[in-house]
Amino acid sequence: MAETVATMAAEQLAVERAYVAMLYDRLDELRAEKTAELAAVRRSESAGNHQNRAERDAFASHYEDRLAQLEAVDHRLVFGRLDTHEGDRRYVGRIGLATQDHQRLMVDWRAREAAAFYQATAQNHMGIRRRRHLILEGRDVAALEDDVLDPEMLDDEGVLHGEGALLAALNQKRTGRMSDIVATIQAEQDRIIRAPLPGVRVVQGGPGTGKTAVALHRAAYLLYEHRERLRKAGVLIVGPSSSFLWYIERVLPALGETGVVMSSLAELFPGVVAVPERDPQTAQLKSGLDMADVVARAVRDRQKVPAQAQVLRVDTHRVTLTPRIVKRARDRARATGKPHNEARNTFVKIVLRELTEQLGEHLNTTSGNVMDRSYLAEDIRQARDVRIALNLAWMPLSPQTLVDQLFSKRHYLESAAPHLDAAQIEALLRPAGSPFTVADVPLLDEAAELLGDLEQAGVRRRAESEREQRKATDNAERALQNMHQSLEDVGADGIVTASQLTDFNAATQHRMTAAEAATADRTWAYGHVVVDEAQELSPMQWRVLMRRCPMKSFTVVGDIAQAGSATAAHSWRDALEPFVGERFALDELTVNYRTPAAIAEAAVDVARAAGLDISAPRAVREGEPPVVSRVGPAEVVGSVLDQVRSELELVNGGLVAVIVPEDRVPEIGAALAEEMPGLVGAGVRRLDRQVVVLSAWDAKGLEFDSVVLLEPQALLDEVGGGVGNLYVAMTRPTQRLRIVAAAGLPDGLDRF
Ligand SMILES: Nc1ncnc2c1ncn2[C@@H]1O[C@H](COP(=O)(O)OP(=O)(O)OP(=O)(O)O)[C@@H](O)[C@H]1O
Repeated sequence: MAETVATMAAEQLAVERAYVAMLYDRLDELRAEKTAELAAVRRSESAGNHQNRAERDAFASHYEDRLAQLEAVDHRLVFGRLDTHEGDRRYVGRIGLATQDHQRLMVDWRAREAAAFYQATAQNHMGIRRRRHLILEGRDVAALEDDVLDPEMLDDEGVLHGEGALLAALNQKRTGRMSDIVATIQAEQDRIIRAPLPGVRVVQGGPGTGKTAVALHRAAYLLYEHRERLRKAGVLIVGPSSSFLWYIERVLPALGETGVVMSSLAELFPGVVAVPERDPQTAQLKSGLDMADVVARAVRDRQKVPAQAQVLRVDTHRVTLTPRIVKRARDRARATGKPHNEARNTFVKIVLRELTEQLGEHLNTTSGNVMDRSYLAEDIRQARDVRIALNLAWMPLSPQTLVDQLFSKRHYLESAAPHLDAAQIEALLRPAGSPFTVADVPLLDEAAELLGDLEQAGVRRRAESEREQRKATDNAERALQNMHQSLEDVGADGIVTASQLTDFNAATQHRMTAAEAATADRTWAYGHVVVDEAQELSPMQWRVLMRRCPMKSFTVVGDIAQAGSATAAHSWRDALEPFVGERFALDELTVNYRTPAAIAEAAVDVARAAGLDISAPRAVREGEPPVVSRVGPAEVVGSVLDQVRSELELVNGGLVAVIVPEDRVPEIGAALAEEMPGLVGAGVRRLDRQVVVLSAWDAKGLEFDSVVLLEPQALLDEVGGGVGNLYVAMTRPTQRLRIVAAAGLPDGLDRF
């Protein structure tokens, strides 16, 4: 009988191998087709009239996208098969595939026909008899695993048994990059992934419950299901740091989706890459919605009525700018409701008109001449005194200048923030020209809203682009000579002017994808926004994100218990209520796929001992409890080194993270790098090194095979007694946790 099962298994494996080989053949065929089509379009690209070129451009970019998608889905192209009660057989994979004559070969995992692969159970079989997992190695099928959803089939000797596809996926060594979970999405995750597009959906879940994975697969699902709408408007994914974005950036391309915009909180304002806000008090002060009023007052303070009348020279004449004139112009300009820089046009127009009037009357009485108003207006406009007075009263401002001056000039800050006391003002003040911090980003955004376009900058940009255009036309003139030959080659008539060529080059060089255009444009309205580690966001940061998606279509994932910043929310309701009231759906994920139970339980104990009221997710794996080494202060570095060495051996090619208090990252990083040259990375984008040294904040959202954690008490103290950072650090390992402590141990850890 055992032999029969083995024979059946071998037969089944052979069947699947043949099918999978055929799918890969089809994939290769499609790639070859698209490559040829793209080459043909490129060959003909430089010829024809403007419209033809635009069409060819569109084709080229379509073929490029499709080719990129076909290239990206090679790894585990197919992973499932559904056998229906009707005898239908359906393969499920990363994309949909069909034969040349449109016979379906494989269903896209996001299609409705594939949903049963994730959702069918023995109780609710959804018309499915058997679900088969295909576990691939390269392009070959390594193993099969069947879930029988029809009790009658349980006796069927042809049913295969193998290691669970899920456990196989979970036991893979970490690579420093997140991979997709498309082959093993669980039912509670799938329900969230396929939830409708509109509205705000919050996914709360403990560490390792797959929130990030779910958020990314949901983005891919929404792009598939609402392609037309979301392709144009785009999807924005916001994460806590650029190292986190680097960690997740390969997931969507592997799901066949490119062109999603990713941004950390530090990069949300185009043109500014903000540094961390080190002081929790300063961060706190900048985080509340009252800051929107502070920025609004700061802008209004820059619309000033002088205390006294000013005499201004216009050639040999004098005009007087009275407070009354300025006030009237200011009120009228404000009444337009336009942003500061745009309303300035109204202000300037009114003041110039009043002064022109004055000058006209003055000349009329002194010389009896009635002057042409347009000449007078020009004289007034050109006068240096007038220009200075106008700027003093209503200066055109960039958001960067406004925020820089707000925090570097005491009188601006005191006037704009009358509710703050002297110590708070002191905490906010800093030298002019200081780098912008993450907490400044929402203030810059607020300022940009209230200031509007800086016209001067617009003028400068236009002048620059005209200069560029002239240069490009000169180049094009020279290039034309060479072009004629290639135009003939593609059968074009060769009548192309230099400026057409310039246009064409500009169009191809700057053929921005929606994603690129969106990244550069602060006012871009996204179709959907995904926010990861959302528990960290301050009210002002939420305000920016709400502005980025006026339709308020959000997927928000996070864990309130992991909050590590001074400005984090205490509940989802607190975080979202100011923007959407009660109108958000809350889902919960309850299974921990990452951290072994023994480690997860220790982390929960520590969190509870620190007063955090949390429910622990159920862990899928057992594992060993953490091991704590108490050492003297002088032995700390040596002990960390020893632990890292032994962990490296134990995880055998996997990744070890050394999570240390923030101020010790450089010291420990350097000590390890010296002992283990070439193996150690520190900070952003070094997550694929075998050993990574980082702070708990930077470890947020990441995972490693083993973690060596230094001074848990210091991590606890890092956020003013909050346990979030320590809880995060303890829940990063997929296998092992080692703790080194010279200082005391937090409650809950002393039993190890
Ligand atoms: N259905 C699944 N199949 C396979 N692996 C999964 C599944 N769900 C989650 N995982 C894995 O579990 C790990 C944790 O997932 P993820 O990082 O998304 O969790 P998280 O909830 O965002 O964690 P944290 O809050 O700690 O950042 C990842 O390695 C992920 O690939």
